[in-house]
Amino acid sequence: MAAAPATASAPSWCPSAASPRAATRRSLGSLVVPAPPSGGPRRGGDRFLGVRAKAVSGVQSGAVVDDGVQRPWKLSDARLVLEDSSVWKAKSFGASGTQVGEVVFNTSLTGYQEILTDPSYAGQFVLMTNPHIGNTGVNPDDEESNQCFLAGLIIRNLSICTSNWRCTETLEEYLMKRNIMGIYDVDTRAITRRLREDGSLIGVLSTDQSRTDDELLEMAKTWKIIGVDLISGVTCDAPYEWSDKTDSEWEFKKGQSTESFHVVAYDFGIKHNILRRLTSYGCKITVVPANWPASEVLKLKPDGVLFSNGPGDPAAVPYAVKTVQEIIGKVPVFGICMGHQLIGQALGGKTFKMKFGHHGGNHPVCDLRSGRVDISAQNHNYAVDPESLPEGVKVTHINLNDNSCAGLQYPKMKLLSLQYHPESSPGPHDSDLAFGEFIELMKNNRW
Ligand SMILES: NC(=O)CC[C@H](N)C(=O)O
Repeated sequence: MAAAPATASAPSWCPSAASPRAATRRSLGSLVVPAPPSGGPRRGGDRFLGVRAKAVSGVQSGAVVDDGVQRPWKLSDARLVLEDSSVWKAKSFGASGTQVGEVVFNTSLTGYQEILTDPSYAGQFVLMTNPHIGNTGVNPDDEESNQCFLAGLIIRNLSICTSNWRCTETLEEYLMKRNIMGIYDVDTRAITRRLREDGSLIGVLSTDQSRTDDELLEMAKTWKIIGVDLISGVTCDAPYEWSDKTDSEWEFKKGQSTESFHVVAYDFGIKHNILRRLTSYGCKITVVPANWPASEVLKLKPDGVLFSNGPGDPAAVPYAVKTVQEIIGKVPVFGICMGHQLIGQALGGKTFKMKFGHHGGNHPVCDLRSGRVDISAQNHNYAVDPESLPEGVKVTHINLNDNSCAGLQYPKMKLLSLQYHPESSPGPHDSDLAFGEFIELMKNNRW
């Protein structure tokens, strides 16, 4: 896959970064987000969610000398305290400190780097159910954004060796540089079963031995993620153009796109591969920040508008719902994940928090129009309640695990949306055709 552009230039029509519109950042007091490793179009994030100390050395360097006795292995030095009062001992890698977040489990077998860089995980600890993580290291091409926004990574085994022809860094080095906490040697299966039974739980991860379990439990119990606008912490600061296709080495779609469409993409936490797939389908893309006025977008007379994925509660961002309301019906639109949920709300529908959500690359969805079943990549905790939608809005897809709404279509408003990720990354490519459907929608609107 092609590397992300290092810099982003704002189109001539956009105001300077000093304009009030570009100032999307908000602070949450003492809560801080880890600094990005380098420049790039992102990010608005100077908010968040805990207190992180400096990075620590990792597994191989974890030998302990205590009481004159050398123990050439790393000892448990971290605790994960969940809001249900359970305490899990673990070994840390990456950053040290104390961090609060919501624990969710992801069932993908591969693609941990894409997961780590998916901005939709802001505020969450991702627990990988695959017990062996880190063996392929990381590389510069598999980033879904220029920064990690997740709260931390929870895994069973950290691979003791890294071996892959694309690897440029170990997972441990990568997390340390990005100031992200990770833990391993913890019973991920037991935690997953707990999450399945009790639903997603808030947790606090700490390497700080001076804090008591009770203190950490109190932090977990008082921290909230519902009703919080997480989008403003991950969206870009100013508009930029995107022109990278999926690299020819990885392209799986047959045939070249001959048309050219201008799409404006709202960045609610957009993944690079959504942009790459749209470009491969023949789109020129202008990415705009989450709070960019609809009127400015419509002035550009785009062929279509994409509402992207993004973190957190769709009911906590009324400004984004209003923007969607102002755009739908005027140009063809496509919503992905958060974008789909915002469209649901803009149409007058309701969203709700699921018990433990869908996170992984193995979710079967059925396209009710054709009966076709795709295995899809998913990452969401909220869903649209189809009963709350107005007449004329069609549920096109359902998740076959729980029959929840996974896609919408409203021909009157030239609107398509999916609750999951047709760009995959990571995950199977079955749903890539959804981008083609958006192209058809824009084509039919032209003639
Ligand atoms: N991937 C996403 O866009 C996530 C959508 C939303 N934040 C949720 O958790 O449901």
